[in-house]
Amino acid sequence: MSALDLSGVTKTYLVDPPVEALRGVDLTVEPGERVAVLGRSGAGKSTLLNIVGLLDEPTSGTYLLAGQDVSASGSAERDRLRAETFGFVFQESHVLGHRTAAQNVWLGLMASGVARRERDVRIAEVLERVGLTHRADSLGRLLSGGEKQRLAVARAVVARPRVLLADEPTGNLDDANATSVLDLFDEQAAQGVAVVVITHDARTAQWADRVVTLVDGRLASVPHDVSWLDRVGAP
Ligand SMILES: Nc1ncnc2c1ncn2[C@@H]1O[C@H](COP(=O)(O)OP(=O)(O)OP(=O)(O)O)[C@@H](O)[C@H]1O
Repeated sequence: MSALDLSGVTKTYLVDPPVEALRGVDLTVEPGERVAVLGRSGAGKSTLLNIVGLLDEPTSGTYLLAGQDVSASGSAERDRLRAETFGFVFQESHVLGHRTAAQNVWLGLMASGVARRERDVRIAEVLERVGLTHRADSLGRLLSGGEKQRLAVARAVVARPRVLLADEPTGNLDDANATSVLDLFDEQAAQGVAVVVITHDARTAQWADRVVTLVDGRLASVPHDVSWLDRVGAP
């Protein structure tokens, strides 16, 4: 069963004049697949990520999440499915500076219903996996940019999501730190997590199993080489 299956998804923002941000998107992502979404500014990438992550609703179309039709789910059901299914990583890590690394990871478990005694074990495990065991008690604001982003990945995966959604996760990182974030995504994909990454970064596009590009709210698969990046207007 596919992790995600969007069919004919549209999104029109009802402003004046209305904005057709997505105009009939078909996208299927399998468990363990790594998909990069590219497209110029305003093409609809964030809109698509918000709809996939149940942060926003499509105007029309069908969305199957692990085979379940969520197109018309109510908000309580969407909240439950979002917490159960997705981990999110953003360009700005959104690490809380006045909380320790361990407390930041704990935030990723809050909505998951994991028993209290299992929490500490999970937090320790995931901090070790991202190489931050020695920083567990350090305040978020004292971490380096690369450490913060690894911590953001830890927080996103601690509840064992089935789908990892990332918006420019390597945008602020140097090569070495970007590579370690992509390595962490690889580990997740190897465990069957579907990974969908919005990126402008050629290296991240090359890392993906599949690259799709949004052009004016429509999705197209593109050849798996990045020489076309200039042609679609990526910076
Ligand atoms: N809440 C909103 N209300 C009205 N229009 C919106 C809203 N959010 C996005 N848009 C418009 O929808 C279109 C798609 O926006 P979106 O943020 O999805 O693009 P993007 O590809 O993520 O761009 P960027 O790379 O600049 O972040 C744009 O024209 C944008 O101005």
